[in-house]
Amino acid sequence: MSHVINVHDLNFSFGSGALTQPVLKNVTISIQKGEIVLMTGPSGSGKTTFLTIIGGLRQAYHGSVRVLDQELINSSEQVKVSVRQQIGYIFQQHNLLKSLTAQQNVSMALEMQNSMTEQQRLDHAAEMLRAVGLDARLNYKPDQLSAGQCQRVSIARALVGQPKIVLADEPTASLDKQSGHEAVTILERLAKESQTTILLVTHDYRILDMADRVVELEDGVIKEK
Ligand SMILES: Nc1ncnc2c1ncn2[C@@H]1O[C@H](COP(=O)(O)OP(=O)(O)OP(=O)(O)O)[C@@H](O)[C@H]1O
Repeated sequence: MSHVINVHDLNFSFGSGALTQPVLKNVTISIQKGEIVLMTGPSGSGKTTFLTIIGGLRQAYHGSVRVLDQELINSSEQVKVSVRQQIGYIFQQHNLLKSLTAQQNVSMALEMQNSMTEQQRLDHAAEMLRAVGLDARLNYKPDQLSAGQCQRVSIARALVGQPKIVLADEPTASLDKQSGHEAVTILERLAKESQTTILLVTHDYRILDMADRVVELEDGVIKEK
């Protein structure tokens, strides 16, 4: 069985000394290639902190966090960068650049790929926007798109580089029920087609049916549901 995420006894605290605040306590979880895992849990239970550690965006010191066969605990910046390049991120707010079109926002995610010409990047972006149902909106800027469409652009941006893992932090939080459901259904379909692993944090009980597995983080402790 191939696990793309393997976390063992991860402990993480903010602050130090008397102000130490433990946030993650002996968290152990393995996620397989192609699996879609939804993480729920009360506000402040450590979900975002967990995602940022998995994404190589925050240093943790205790335990083991293996992502795509690389150990992230006490790892070099170089290791973290190589892991980050294989991960797509989707945030609660879409974080698109206002001055760029949908197509330019998506193609920007390919800028690190030196082997591609500008035109190839734009072509890939257009293809990905077609896959999320926005082929008629390539030249629209975020202000001219609905919240649901913006989130679909950010799904396209997260997937265009063919990441092995997508980390999503409350991607439906700013959307109404229908567009939230549409966005995650598209994400699920594309992820399944390409065997991309998804770890998605949500408070949104309406999308739990898309998961292969639901886990709950409560008070820094993980429980399988
Ligand atoms: N940079 C920081 N410095 C100190 N404490 C922090 C920091 N970031 C988060 N915390 C604290 O760590 C705990 C976990 O925060 P985290 O954002 O991971 O929770 P969450 O489960 O994602 O919450 P929410 O669902 O509200 O987004 C909270 O008590 C929070 O106040």
